[in-house]
Amino acid sequence: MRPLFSFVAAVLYSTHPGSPLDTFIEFRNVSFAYGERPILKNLNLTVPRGKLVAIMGGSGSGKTTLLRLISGQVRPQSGEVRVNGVDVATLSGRALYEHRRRMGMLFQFGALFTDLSVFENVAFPLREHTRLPESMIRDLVIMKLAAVGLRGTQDLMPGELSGGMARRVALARAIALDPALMLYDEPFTGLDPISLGVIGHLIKKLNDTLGTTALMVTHDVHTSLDIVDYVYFVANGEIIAEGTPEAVRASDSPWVRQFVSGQPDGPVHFAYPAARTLAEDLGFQGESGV
Ligand SMILES: Nc1ncnc2c1ncn2[C@@H]1O[C@H](COP(=O)(O)OP(=O)(O)OP(=O)(O)O)[C@@H](O)[C@H]1O
Repeated sequence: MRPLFSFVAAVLYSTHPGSPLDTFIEFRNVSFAYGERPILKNLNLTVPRGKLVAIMGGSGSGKTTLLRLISGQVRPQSGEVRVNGVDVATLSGRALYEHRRRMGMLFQFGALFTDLSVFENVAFPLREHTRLPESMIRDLVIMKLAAVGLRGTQDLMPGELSGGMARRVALARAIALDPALMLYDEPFTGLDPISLGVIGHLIKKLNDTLGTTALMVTHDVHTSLDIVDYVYFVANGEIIAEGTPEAVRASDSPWVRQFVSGQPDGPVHFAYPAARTLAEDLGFQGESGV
């Protein structure tokens, strides 16, 4: 008999061919606070199946928290986070484990295991989560490395790779189990422009060829606008703008304009909102300050 957890996982991630259900991730009126500190406020967001969607916003606006809600690391105080129709907060134990197993994650600091070869790094999730024979693990690792353009590097150690190559190996490892959902957190950080373009192109290609749904938190406006299907902008825990890359580029929203063109001041102020004026701080009583 099939164990209950694998049945749950199968239901959770079955692709419903031809189904009208085309929303893969849905945030419904989600509010979340760390302790007393509100981070997300009544937030609504959807990611259609098979699409690549970016979340952009200033530092500390709650973007990574969105990913943590999807993986079930934290739970909302109110509202629902649904993945393929299932409320993540209702999952626990084995079902939550299976939910996470079906996700690939590529994080900015998702470092490789430095004492394992490239081959063993990519094989790691296959060894952890499957009982595939060694010959099949070998073939899968070679195929995943080929998918990121790094076939032939399997015997190298992480210390022998450039930063861009290491990120590609991490990507090969993230897709080792053919995830239904990919979560990217700042996948472009610290890369030179060529490696950045390569990773961006790969993320898009993998999404298209594997039919994966993907959500990407990023500050890199230009690379992401070239590859994503849709963008949400988050500020102060709320979605303040959204649209296709074309709509974002053409937007006259001051907030979007400031973000897209990297202006230092605008709706997001350059200066911290100090309680006292500069003149007061410098002891010039009675003069107008800045
Ligand atoms: N475990 C935690 N406990 C308390 N506060 C936290 C915790 N994790 C994050 N925060 C705070 O919650 C806010 C949102 O964090 P989050 O990491 O989601 O932001 P972000 O938009 O991803 O930021 P960045 O772009 O700088 O990575 C931040 O102010 C952060 O300091």
